Order: sequence, then C-alpha cells, then structure tokens
Amino acid sequence: MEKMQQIVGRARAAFRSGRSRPLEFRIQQLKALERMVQEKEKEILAALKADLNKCGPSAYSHEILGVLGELALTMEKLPSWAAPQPVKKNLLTMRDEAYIGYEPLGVVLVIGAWNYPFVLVMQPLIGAIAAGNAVVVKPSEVSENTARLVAELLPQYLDKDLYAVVTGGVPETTELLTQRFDHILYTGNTAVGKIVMAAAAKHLTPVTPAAHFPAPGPSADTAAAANSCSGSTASAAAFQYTDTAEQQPIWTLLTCGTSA
Ligand SMILES: NC(=O)C1=CN([C@@H]2O[C@H](COP(=O)(O)OP(=O)(O)OC[C@H]3O[C@@H](n4cnc5c(N)ncnc54)[C@H](O)[C@@H]3O)[C@@H](O)[C@H]2O)C=CC1
Ligand SMILES: CC(C)=CCC/C(C)=C/CC/C(C)=C/C(=O)O
Repeated sequence: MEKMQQIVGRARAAFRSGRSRPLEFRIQQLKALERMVQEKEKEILAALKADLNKCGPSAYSHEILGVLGELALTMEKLPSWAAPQPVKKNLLTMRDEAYIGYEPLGVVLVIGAWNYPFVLVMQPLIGAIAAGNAVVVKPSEVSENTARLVAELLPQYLDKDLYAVVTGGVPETTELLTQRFDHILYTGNTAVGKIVMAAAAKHLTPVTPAAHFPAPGPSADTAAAANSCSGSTASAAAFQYTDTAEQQPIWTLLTCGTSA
C-alpha cells in the first residue's frame, strides 16, 4: 500500500491545480460515476451478495437506485446550488456587488461502514465531487469484496489523482487519519467515531459523523442476518430513520460560503 502521505499529497496537489472546480468538470465526473454504476451493476450486486448475502430488491433499491437517484438529483440541481446567491445590501455595501459564493473545502475523507458498503461511500463521494473537492475514499474492510471493487472501479472512471481509494483495516485507517483533511465524513459506530474525531481535532478538521446507533462490530452471521434477501426489522427501521432524518443535502457541509 502506497504511503498515505503520498496519496493525500497527490489529492491535494490535484485539488490545488484547480481542475476540480469548474462546474462542467464536476458534472462530467458525476456522469462518469453514473456510467460506472450502470455498466458495473452486476459486479456491484455480486460483491454485496458475497459480503453480506444482500440481494434482491433490498440490495438493488438501497445500493444501486439510491446511488443513481443521488447522482440524478445532484446533476440536475448542481447549477443552481453552485450559483452565487445575491444578498441584501446595506449602507456599507451599497456600492458593491454582494453575494454568497460557494467554494470547495479541499481534500475530503469519506469513511464508510460495512452494512451499506457501497451507498455509504458513494453518496458522500457524490456530494464531495459536486462541491468541487478532492476525495479520499476508505470503504469498510468488513465488506471486503465491495471495498476491493470500489478500489478497482473508481480509477477506471474518475480522475485518479483527485479521487483516491484506500483499502485495508484499522492500521491503514489509523495511518490515514494522521494526515490533514479539510473535512471528514464518517459512518460507523460511536466508539470509532470518537477516535476519528480525536484524530481530526489535531488538524482542526471538522467531522460529519453518521453514527447514531452504537453497535459492536458485526460477525459474519449478524451481517448476513441484518441484510438477508427478505430484509429484517432492524435494517428496515434503520432505513426509515435515514430516509426521514438523514437525507439532507451534503452540499451545505462541503462548501464554505464567502460574501463580497
Ligand atoms: N446514521 C447512519 O446513517 C448510519 C449509521 N451506521 C452505524 O454504523 C454501524 C456500523 O459501523 P461499524 O460497525 O463501525 O462499521 P465498520 O466496522 O465497517 O467500521 C467503520 C469504519 O471505521 C474504520 N475503523 C474501525 N476501527 C477503527 C479504528 N480503531 N480506528 C480508525 N478507524 C477504524 C473501519 O476501517 C471502517 O472503515 C451501524 O451498526 C450503525 O450503528 C451505519 C450506517 C448508516
Ligand atoms: C434508496 C436510498 C436513498 C437508500 C439509502 C441507503 C442508506 C444510506 C442506508 C443507511 C441506513 C442506516 C441509517 C443504517 C444504519 O444506521 O445502520
């Protein structure tokens, strides 16, 4: 595994080149991601089946349709989300052009969890690309087939330097977290969430955690049961929670506003 410093350094250099910023580039990368999901649907579903015995409508709707829906919405709305927003002028600014302009933050780290291993890295990735950031993706090592596939596919479709994938487990994530990121999007249990936030605090990096249900690491059995073809109360309830409470635009988290 290439040193984390090099991976993050390359993403930062690519971000500094400015090429992730133009709207056309972001939409082109999102289109490439859409093509990846459409062309590699069978491989993605096979990896989910191998990792979690997830299949049928539950696998398709959550992990494929969920990602395609996010992509379609983001590509449709991005021009208006990214447009400068005029703000009211006052005596001091009446001779100025006053607006809020949205800027990407820089290099964003996405850490995913095992139970929705594809959608939980793809949705934050889509938001981060849309906002013009470089991204380092760390899929969960527990769902190893999906992690391997994400690492294999993303470089085939996206700009390799701007959007990197790191695979591996605790040692790799620990080393990755020594690097400075501009934002971290973490999904996983609360105990690891605290480790992630403590590492981020050393660099004053803000973290957006999605870790509402403290849970021990899964065994192969619990993973398979929670995601069986027929579905389970636990996963249905979790999904409903996300649907009602979590589906907020990540855009607001990944850009910072500047007003003239
Ligand atoms: N609120 C939400 O939207 C969601 C919340 N979750 C929560 O996440 C739980 C599953 O998470 P986990 O079991 O934690 O998933 P996990 O075992 O896949 O770990 C999540 C990530 O943390 C990293 N990690 C693990 N130990 C670490 C350490 N010591 N230091 C640094 N990084 C480490 C792993 O490499 C992995 O990428 C679910 O049971 C649920 O509670 C899951 C999905 C969505
Ligand atoms: C169709 C669609 C938008 C799917 C979203 C799938 C998703 C993000 C699931 C996460 C569910 C969740 C909150 C799980 C958990 O807490 O363990």
